[in-house]
Amino acid sequence: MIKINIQKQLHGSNGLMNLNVNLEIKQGEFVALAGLSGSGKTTLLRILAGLEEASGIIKINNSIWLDEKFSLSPQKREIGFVFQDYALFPNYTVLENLLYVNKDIELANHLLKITELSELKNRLPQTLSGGQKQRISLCRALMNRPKILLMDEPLSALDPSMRTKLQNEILTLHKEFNTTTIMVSHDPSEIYRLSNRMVVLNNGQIIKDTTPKEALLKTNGSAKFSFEGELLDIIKVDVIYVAIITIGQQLVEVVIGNEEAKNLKIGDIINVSTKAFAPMVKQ
Ligand SMILES: Nc1ncnc2c1ncn2[C@@H]1O[C@H](COP(=O)(O)OP(=O)(O)OP(=O)(O)O)[C@@H](O)[C@H]1O
Repeated sequence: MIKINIQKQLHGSNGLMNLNVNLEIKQGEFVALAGLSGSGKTTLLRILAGLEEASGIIKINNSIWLDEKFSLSPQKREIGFVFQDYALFPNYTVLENLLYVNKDIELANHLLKITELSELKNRLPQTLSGGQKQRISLCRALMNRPKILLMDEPLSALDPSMRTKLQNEILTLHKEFNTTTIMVSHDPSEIYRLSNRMVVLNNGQIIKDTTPKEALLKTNGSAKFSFEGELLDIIKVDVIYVAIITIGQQLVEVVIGNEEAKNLKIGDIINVSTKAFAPMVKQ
């Protein structure tokens, strides 16, 4: 069990902001941390890793990492950290990057195998793709069998298909190692796929702490398709108007009426829904 009850005054974009987080996380949970830019997500991870000071308490099972008189050094906190920008050692090969953390060659080879990197283990990071580098970073974070795995938007720099591939690998690793994980993410499908709990920060405070299902699904079982997207364009085709809407990575064309065409503005966030009681679902 991880107990976090920390406070820190931050300089937010609208003046001072109190980061005030009180959370209990069970062993093996996968927590997605979401919230607007500047809400304090990265700072919270850095405080957990001991990279930033804060007041309050951090307790992992029976060991105290932070209290009013003491702060355990970052090196002694058993944490794996995966950053958005990989943070690999450029002069070390893939394998050396892993062994730097811990000399357990068996574990290193096992992790490289799960993430399909075995063939690349003698290469230097700069000769690899973004997805490959992020997999190394993930493997390296697990090399010391951390008590907590912290990931700060680890997949946001990758293209959609690489993201999906890495999400699957993260799931496989989580199943095998059962590492308590906190991952910052803005991507609803990623949060839904990976996490079992979603915590949303706003202005340094937790405003939502629930299951991804509860937080992300809006239809609540009614037989309706409902998508939110951004209006990119309205095209007139003969006598009808077609709205071009981007939903996730997809472009969707929807016929709209004259009134809607007049009232909608390019850039509006709009909801597209339809009653569909027997939709066709194909592979
Ligand atoms: N050590 C610090 N002292 C004071 N203020 C800080 C400190 N570190 C960060 N801040 C401020 O706290 C606010 C929260 O920053 P943080 O990086 O935690 O937000 P975030 O939720 O991770 O945002 P993003 O999604 O854009 O990465 C920002 O306004 C930032 O400038």
